[in-house]
Amino acid sequence: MTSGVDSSELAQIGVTGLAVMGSNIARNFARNGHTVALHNRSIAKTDALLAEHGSEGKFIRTETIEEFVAALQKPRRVLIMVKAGDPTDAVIEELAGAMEEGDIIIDGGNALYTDTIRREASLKQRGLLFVGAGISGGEEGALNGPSIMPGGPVDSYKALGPLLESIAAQVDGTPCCTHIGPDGSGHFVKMVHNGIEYADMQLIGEAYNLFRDALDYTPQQVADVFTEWNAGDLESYLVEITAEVLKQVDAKTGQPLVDVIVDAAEQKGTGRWTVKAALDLGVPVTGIAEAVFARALSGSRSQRKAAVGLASGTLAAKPSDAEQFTHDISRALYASKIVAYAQGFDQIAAGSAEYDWNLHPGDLATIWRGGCIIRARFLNRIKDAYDDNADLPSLILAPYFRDAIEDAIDSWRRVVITAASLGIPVPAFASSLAYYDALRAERLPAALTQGQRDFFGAHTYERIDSEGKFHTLWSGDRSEIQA
Ligand SMILES: NC(=O)C1=CN([C@@H]2O[C@H](COP(=O)(O)OP(=O)(O)OC[C@H]3O[C@@H](n4cnc5c(N)ncnc54)[C@H](OP(=O)(O)O)[C@@H]3O)[C@@H](O)[C@H]2O)C=CC1
Ligand SMILES: O=C(CO)[C@H](O)[C@H](O)COP(=O)(O)O
Repeated sequence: MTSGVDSSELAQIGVTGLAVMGSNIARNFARNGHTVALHNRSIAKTDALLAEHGSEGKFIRTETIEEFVAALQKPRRVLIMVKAGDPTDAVIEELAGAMEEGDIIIDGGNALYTDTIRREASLKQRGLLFVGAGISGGEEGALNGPSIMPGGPVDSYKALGPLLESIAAQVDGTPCCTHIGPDGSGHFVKMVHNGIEYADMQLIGEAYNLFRDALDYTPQQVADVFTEWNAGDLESYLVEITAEVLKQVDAKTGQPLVDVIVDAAEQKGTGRWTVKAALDLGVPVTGIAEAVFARALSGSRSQRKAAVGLASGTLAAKPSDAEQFTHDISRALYASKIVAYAQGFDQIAAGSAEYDWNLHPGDLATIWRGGCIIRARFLNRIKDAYDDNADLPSLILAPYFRDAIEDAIDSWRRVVITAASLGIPVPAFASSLAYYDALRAERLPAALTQGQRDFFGAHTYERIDSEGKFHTLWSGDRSEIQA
């Protein structure tokens, strides 16, 4: 036991895994009046937390899993915040061996939702409740109020909801935490959240690239633009921190920090999972996919080095009206962002249908308004759109977003055209515009694709004027038969 510990009191919650996320969430629980049992594989992290923050609330220090479990009120509630994958399975196994029927294990890490489905089913057989909870907000959110996306059995939420809601971010008096749905739904939703996060970051990166290469702005100038944008309809956590990153000066060289960071983006995997799941569900999440591939391309460092100097073709002159182009970029960013969210919500609807989760998109927009990395002013608009029509065929069709894109469309096209004519890569801006144009097209070239498939594989096609499937006898007399 360490300072701040009341040994006579059992803990309402235990947190195991006290790295960046777990330690800050444990402090958040303690600051909100809950007694927290602490556990980490290596004791050094537990002791560091207690040494630095032990006075912030009531903590119980434990070393072994048995001690940890014994320090908890019943039904026991344990939040796991360790690395996703095998480490999470190992910790669950150890905990399950020490816990009793009716106890609750919450996995707050970025788990793959299919792993969560498997874990929930297996723990249910052992009488334990398992909750896969997506948690977003990074270090700051974990400490001051994250957005929490708990899935799992409804009964578990009865025992957990008040506890989780007490540490979540609050927007207009509403906690950014709600029961998402059964088994893997919480982690599925968090995965798509991260996919949208990837798309948003890529779009912001493309905007920065345009300022740098088309307008020759310094990082400080771009930071000033982002600061201004953050006071308008683009207001969001990612726009806000972009200005902070761009303003930062490197102490070692005196240069802007962004200019000395290696331009190879890493990824832990949630964006890739989003795209893989979208492929399986048949949902076009083109903005998210471009973002994942853009990170992969940036990381192909030897290939990129070898390709420097390849022909660019004749490049156009740079934009002469910086103010107009800045406005155009802001509208392209806004419109592309609407596409990214629309695609993410489509994926959530498809996942919900596939797994029978009965997810409510308006609830998700509500709990993403605060605490999380993708929090943004326009999530209020998304919430309103789903409040007005819970069965929107696409977010893009909600009146507010339809009008916003109509207002942005010319700027959006100018940005993509200018980027292409200057040889500046804008994969997410361009593919979002292409998605929008494809969605609104009366006819797509898919008719030709169907004809080709029928030609080489007798795969059949449907006709616009008759029911049923048809096949043309391509290698015969080319008459049509009903398949
Ligand atoms: N960092 C972030 O911004 C966010 C992270 N997440 C997710 O939250 C979880 C925690 O993230 P973060 O705080 O960054 O920490 P890390 O993902 O870096 O994980 C470190 C923690 O995992 C523990 N650990 C690793 N392997 C094992 C094992 N085999 N058995 C037991 N414990 C193990 C470590 O213990 P030890 O100290 O002994 O090594 C340490 O406590 C992850 O799933 C992450 O994806 C979610 C949202 C945001
Ligand atoms: O979940 C998160 C935020 O919501 C984590 O920060 C996540 O690790 C970010 O993903 P990546 O490392 O792939 O950029």
